[in-house]
Amino acid sequence: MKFGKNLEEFESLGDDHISTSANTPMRNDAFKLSNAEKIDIIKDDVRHIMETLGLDLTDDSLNGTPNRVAKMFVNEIFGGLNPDKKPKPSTFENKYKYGEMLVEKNITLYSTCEHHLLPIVGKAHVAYISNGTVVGLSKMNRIVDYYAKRPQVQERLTIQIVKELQEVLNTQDVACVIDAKHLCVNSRGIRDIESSTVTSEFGGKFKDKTVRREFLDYIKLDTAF
Ligand SMILES: Nc1nc2c(ncn2[C@@H]2O[C@H](COP(=O)(O)OP(=O)(O)OP(=O)(O)O)[C@@H](O)[C@H]2O)c(=O)[nH]1
Ligand SMILES: [Zn+2]
Repeated sequence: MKFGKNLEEFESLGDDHISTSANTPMRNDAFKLSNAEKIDIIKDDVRHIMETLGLDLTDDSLNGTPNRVAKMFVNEIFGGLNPDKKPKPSTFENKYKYGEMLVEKNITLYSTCEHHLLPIVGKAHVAYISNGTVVGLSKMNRIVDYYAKRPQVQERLTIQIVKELQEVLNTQDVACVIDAKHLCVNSRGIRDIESSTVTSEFGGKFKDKTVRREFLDYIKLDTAF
């Protein structure tokens, strides 16, 4: 059973089942197939690509590749397409009345460019100012990882991280900066290994120049790695 020949017949489905530009474009039938069924179909597709390239799949080094790639797509690098995988954030009351900015910096980020399906590798830096709720530190890393495990453009990834934390923390005062290398720029095409891409999203109080400056001073952005 195959889907996707005529995308127009499907409506776009976002994380909140509302289509907005910040949501990953997905079809309504995105989760009709089980993961096992998806792996089975993708396995055949990868085999087809390899055979078309003229590779001999009876070779014992290549034989397992279609299955390996299919499992990697569904369970690993695109696993964050499935809302069931969204991290359950532990939030706590800000009993200690910590009123300053909290920054989780240098969060390792691996994602996949949706234009070329090549890796994006870099760092995400996330900050918020508590409005009475605090979130477990590791949950910020997990939220970054969840949205990174999708075919992405860096702009959308940055916005999705901020929106999710705004929801979890019940405040607009959230910011994210991502500095990442896109292998589609570094290793093919223009092949510029030195360049990296910086994106940012500043919500609420982070729109204020001084608050934004404080955040940027903490993360001292100078390299993608
Ligand atoms: N804005 C944005 N562009 C991206 C991102 N990741 C990759 N791209 C760009 O997507 C564009 C796709 O352009 P195309 O001209 O269709 O692709 P292409 O012929 O492979 O282009 P070249 O990479 O220039 O060889 C490229 O310029 C990529 O650098 C991203 O996260 N954000
Ligand atoms: Zn790309």
